[in-house]
Amino acid sequence: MLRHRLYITRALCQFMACKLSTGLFRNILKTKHPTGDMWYTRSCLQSILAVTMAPRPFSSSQPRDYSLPNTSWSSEMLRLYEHYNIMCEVETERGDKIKGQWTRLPSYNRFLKYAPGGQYLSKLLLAKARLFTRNIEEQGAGFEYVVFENKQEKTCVCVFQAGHLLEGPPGHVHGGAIATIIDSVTGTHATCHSGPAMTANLTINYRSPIPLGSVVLVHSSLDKIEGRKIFISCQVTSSDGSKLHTEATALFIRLFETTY
Ligand SMILES: CCCCCCCC(=O)SCCNC(=O)CCNC(=O)[C@H](O)C(C)(C)COP(=O)(O)OP(=O)(O)OC[C@H]1O[C@@H](n2cnc3c(N)ncnc32)[C@H](O)[C@@H]1OP(=O)(O)O
Repeated sequence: MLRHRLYITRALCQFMACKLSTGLFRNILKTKHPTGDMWYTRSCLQSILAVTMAPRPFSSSQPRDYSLPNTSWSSEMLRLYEHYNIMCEVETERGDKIKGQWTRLPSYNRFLKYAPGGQYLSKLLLAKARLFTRNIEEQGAGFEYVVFENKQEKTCVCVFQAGHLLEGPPGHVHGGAIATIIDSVTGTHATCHSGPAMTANLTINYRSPIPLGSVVLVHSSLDKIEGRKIFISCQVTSSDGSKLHTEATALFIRLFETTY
């Protein structure tokens, strides 16, 4: 009990130091936890979500970044990774390296653990919880992917290699796995652009099946923002762009008034 109190105090101190948003501390309402008799205030829940999902610097511990190449990546996956990664940094005439138009987004199996204050909160909140797309231990068996963001063009592109555990129709990727990667990429895009947001609507048209083990591109474009609503469209294409596999539109609702 004492240790838990210590975790909460340390986490809250770190969180306060992060100075996320003044709006977070408004709206103190009590919400009952659905699975037990633990009580949170709504502002506390919002704070936890903000810490979890906000795109900000990580703690000094070295988490495994799942968006970096591993031995399961095919040559096509590596080629596309390099294609976008090289555009994350450009060389000036003087030979200095500066940031390019694209940014590679790191990816962890539990975001909460590596956010400020999160290492303590993660011991209290469903400690075994892991991000759905990053919870298969065997490299190459599930979702292998990396997301790059182009802030200027308001787009993201994900290079995605579907492993053998994602089978739906024989030899092809399960529709739910395709929906998952679309939700993850567009959700990451919405969150990077506007701060913590949740999927309110996802509409998908499956145009042609994706062969298992193949590498595809998931393109996400921010169409418009209306108040807290973020509208995103998405296409999944073959790696050379010649074949359309899936089209989707997504609506995300920003959780806070403050933008990042
Ligand atoms: C790092 C990895 C990233 C992974 C990203 C993964 C993202 C996810 O999968 S999230 C999980 C799935 N989503 C959920 O569980 C969300 C469940 N729904 C909710 O919690 C709530 O309905 C939520 C937060 C979306 C919206 O609730 P709330 O904040 O009360 O907003 P609310 O006031 O109802 O609506 C705000 C506006 O959005 C509109 N809206 C809300 N939902 C919808 C909808 N489904 N369709 C159309 N419009 C909608 C409302 O009409 C309203 O519009 P206006 O401002 O014009 O009147």
